[in-house]
Amino acid sequence: MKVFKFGGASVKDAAGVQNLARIVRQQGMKSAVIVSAMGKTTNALEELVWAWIANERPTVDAKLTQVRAYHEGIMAGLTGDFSAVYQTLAGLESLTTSAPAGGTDEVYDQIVSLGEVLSTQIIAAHLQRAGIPTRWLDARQLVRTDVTFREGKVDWTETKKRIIDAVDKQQVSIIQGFIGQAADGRTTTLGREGSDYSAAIVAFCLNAESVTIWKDVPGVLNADPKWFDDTVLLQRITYQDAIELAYYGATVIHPKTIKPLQNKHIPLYVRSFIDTEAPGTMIGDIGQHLTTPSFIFKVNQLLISLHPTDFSFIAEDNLSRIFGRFAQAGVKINLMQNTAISFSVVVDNDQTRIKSLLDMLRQDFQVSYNDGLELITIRYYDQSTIDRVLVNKRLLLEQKSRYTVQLVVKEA
Ligand SMILES: Nc1ncnc2c1ncn2[C@@H]1O[C@H](COP(=O)(O)OP(=O)(O)O)[C@@H](O)[C@H]1O
Ligand SMILES: N[C@@H](CC(=O)OP(=O)(O)O)C(=O)O
Repeated sequence: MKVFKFGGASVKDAAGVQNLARIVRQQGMKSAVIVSAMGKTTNALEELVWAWIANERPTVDAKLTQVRAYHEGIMAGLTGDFSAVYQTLAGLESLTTSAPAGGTDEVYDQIVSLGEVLSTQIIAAHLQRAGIPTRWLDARQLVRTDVTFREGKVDWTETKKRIIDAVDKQQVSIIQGFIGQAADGRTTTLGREGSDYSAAIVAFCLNAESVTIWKDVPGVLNADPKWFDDTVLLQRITYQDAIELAYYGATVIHPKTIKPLQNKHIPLYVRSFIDTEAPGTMIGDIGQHLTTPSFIFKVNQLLISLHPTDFSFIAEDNLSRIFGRFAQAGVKINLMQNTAISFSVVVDNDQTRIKSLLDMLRQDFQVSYNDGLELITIRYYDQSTIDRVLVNKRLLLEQKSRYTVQLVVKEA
């Protein structure tokens, strides 16, 4: 059985949904199809959550109207029985008339997960009307996680049992990416951009023959084409190179996607949903690592420097305290470096998490920070590639290993 994953960009309008139907009809009539929220719906729902928590009623109403109008606009260009979609929209509107219940992250998952529910309800209805035998499955009944809201950890045993029971291999299963459910019935999400990971979870559980993620790019390139003009398609990539590129921030694949696939030797194809004849990129058990230098840019980075207030060394006890605080705040470290009594980390400057992190760190450390930075990673670098990216940049921090260099820079 094949697993397909369609992201928000691929189903941002009615034409995108029709294109999905065309691809499924041509290449995946017996596939599990994992779909993300349409277009930028997740961002809109995030804004709705923050406004709801802050009791900013006009913004909540504006976001509800925006989400409804956007999905109604897409349905207007399609055919199908969309009654389930209207029920979900009504449920969202009625939920937000009362005050939010639960912690911020729990409330977030309750609302933001609905983007994927809406998209899959529209797509399943459209495929059914188009004569494609389709079952809509609820990922909340399939993907069992712990209660780490916004970053659910998968219970693989339970998830595998549920997925095997639910998926009918003779037809198309439409399943939401990104979302799951804890044992107590509360909805969780797997982390932003987590639908690629959902596809890998389903593939792992079903021992799928392959996973294909359909993208708005020809495949995995040696840099994000939004940043670089002369990119090169990477036709074949080892699991190891793929996991390293994704880990450093090549957003074309979610970093958690690779491990479940590598563990079962399931190939991952990254292909264009625009040019569906093109082969794209194959990630799998291939002998040869990459030779082309690859560039990864992360913007809006924050460099945090910590100095123990008691002048103690940055050794095991301080390190474990620091990592504990980062884990508690849910902030991932993109790069770290230490000297005897200083520890520097580079993180995404996520406004919703950084303030509480800095408050916690200030209890034991003198904290300083520098914002508005870029983190540039080059895998398989040489000096000319470093020189190329440092034009008009001031270098604040550099870290080199045999294959990878990371540069923290500020616009000069
Ligand atoms: N190395 C890379 N190769 C190809 N695309 C990349 C790379 N790094 C970043 N990207 C970006 O990833 C985007 C596709 O991912 P994303 O927008 O998250 O898709 P989706 O919504 O389908 O999951 C591309 O439009 C491209 O800008
Ligand atoms: N909708 C979620 C999950 C996801 O993976 O989306 P996409 O496939 O469009 O990146 C998000 O935006 O985070």
